[in-house]
Amino acid sequence: MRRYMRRSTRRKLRENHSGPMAVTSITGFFWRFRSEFLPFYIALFLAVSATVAHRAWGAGAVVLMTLFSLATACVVARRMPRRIERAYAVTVAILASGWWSAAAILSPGHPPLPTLLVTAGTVAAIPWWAHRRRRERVRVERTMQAWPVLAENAGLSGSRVMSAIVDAWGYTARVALRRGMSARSAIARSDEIASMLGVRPNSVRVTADPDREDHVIVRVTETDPLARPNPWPGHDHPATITKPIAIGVSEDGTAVTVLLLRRHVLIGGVVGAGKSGLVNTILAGLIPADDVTVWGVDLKGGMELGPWAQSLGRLATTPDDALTLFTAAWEELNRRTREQAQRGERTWNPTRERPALAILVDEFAELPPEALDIADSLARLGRAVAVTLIAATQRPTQDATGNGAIRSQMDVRIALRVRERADTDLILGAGAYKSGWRTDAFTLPGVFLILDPDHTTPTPHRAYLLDDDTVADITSRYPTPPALPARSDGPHTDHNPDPNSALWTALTATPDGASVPDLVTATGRPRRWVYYALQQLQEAGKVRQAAPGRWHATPHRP
Ligand SMILES: Nc1ncnc2c1ncn2[C@@H]1O[C@H](COP(=O)(O)OP(=O)(O)OP(=O)(O)O)[C@@H](O)[C@H]1O
Repeated sequence: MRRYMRRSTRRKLRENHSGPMAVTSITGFFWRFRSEFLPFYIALFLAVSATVAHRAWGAGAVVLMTLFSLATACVVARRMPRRIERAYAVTVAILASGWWSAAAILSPGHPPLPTLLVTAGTVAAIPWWAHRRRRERVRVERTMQAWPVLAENAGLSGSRVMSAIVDAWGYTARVALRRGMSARSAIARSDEIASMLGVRPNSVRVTADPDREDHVIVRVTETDPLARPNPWPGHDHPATITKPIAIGVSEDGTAVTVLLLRRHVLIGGVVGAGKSGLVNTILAGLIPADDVTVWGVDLKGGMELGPWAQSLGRLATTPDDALTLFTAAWEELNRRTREQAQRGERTWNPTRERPALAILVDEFAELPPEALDIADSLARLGRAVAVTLIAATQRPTQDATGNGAIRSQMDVRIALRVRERADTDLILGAGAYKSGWRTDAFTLPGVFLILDPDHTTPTPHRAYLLDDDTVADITSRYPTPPALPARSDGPHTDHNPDPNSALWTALTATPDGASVPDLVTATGRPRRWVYYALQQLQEAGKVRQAAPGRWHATPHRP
């Protein structure tokens, strides 16, 4: 491709220049390879300017000029992004200005100045020639220059590159299309563009320019930044559902986050695309938060969510259990709605005492129809009372999502690898594929596109990967207490290892009740655990607040 580009550029030069052919070609050659020849140009400039200064200036003017040039070079070097680049620029500036001042005072031909210029110049030029990003930038520049010629072969004749930015993983170009050509038709030609640029398959992404219909953004990824799995980095402090949680990394290495409060999530992808991995990542973000209770439905018999059981408020692993869970969720939603009405509030703001409820369903399509009906109602009415539905499925067909009614309620759409193009539209919405949201060419598990109010461009991300030890660590640190104490009135012992018994003993020990810090000490569990246990016991009518901040067991337990 490069040879072809060179030929076409030369042809263009011949067409565009009317001067003598030889002069034009030579000038073109030195201009074309200006980046490679830069060290020679600088050496030539130093020699010529030192000759002029030697003849015209006194020593004082030379020293002043040297100091001024050195200071300017240092200011420019400070802007360079990497430390090593800054050090290189300053070293070259010191060498060049030192040589120049000596040459301007003594004369450039004074031995050993010519030898010094050649040897020091060559040594200093080696890092420049070898610099990977410089070479990359030059290569991209040449590709962009050749674009108008190459584009004809990709059916984009008349298009031209407005700007290009090179980064560590590839480059992004803004391309102006010929008048009358739509962004959509250029997006449909991304495979032809990849062929025209001679890059590997699926490494070109074309998206619409949000500002102009006749412009597109072409992203070429030469080194895949998502190729390596990314371990889960740990949760934010303090974890909360009211803020976006990190679920993976983006192409540019930054974390991709998603807000789950008052939103429902649809995750779709073929077998092995990484749905369960993504569900795990979401769980890892939610479980440590004390303002959300998480329920799980895993119709693979608990294979995926089983390891989280200790931290889930409820876990259903059979269709019957799932129906019971959804029925309980529906009752909870109605209870919340009544409570909201009594309080005269429009939205439920999650706190430790009044947590949000997130229901995660792995293999949503396997839910029994009755549960799907309830899920539909939860999706429609859940937002105001902070009930979030997170559904993962292999193919969100009309049937699998309750005739598509639930799907239309999903605010966050996450598409992993799909088998057919139409599946991308099923997950992300009609027309997504044609607008450049394509996941059928993804090959790595965990790579996804996300579409929600905060993510509106089809940038690939890769979900964090959690290993079993991390899951075990999270669940042991953030266990959810069972609804009722295991031994409601067990005898008090100083060495009682059961936190439920310890909690109950502390609640019944004195008529004044116990404070939350007392209960934390008695159980050895975090505040979140204690609050959650108190909430469950209160709902079961087993405890009441004896005074503000003090809790006591109700006199007559059932
Ligand atoms: N984010 C990720 N990074 C790296 N590897 C991953 C990631 N997510 C999943 N994988 C790997 O891909 C494999 C399949 O992942 P996972 O079980 O999550 O897929 P799935 O879509 O849930 O499949 P199924 O539909 O069979 O449940 C796993 O063995 C896992 O090691």
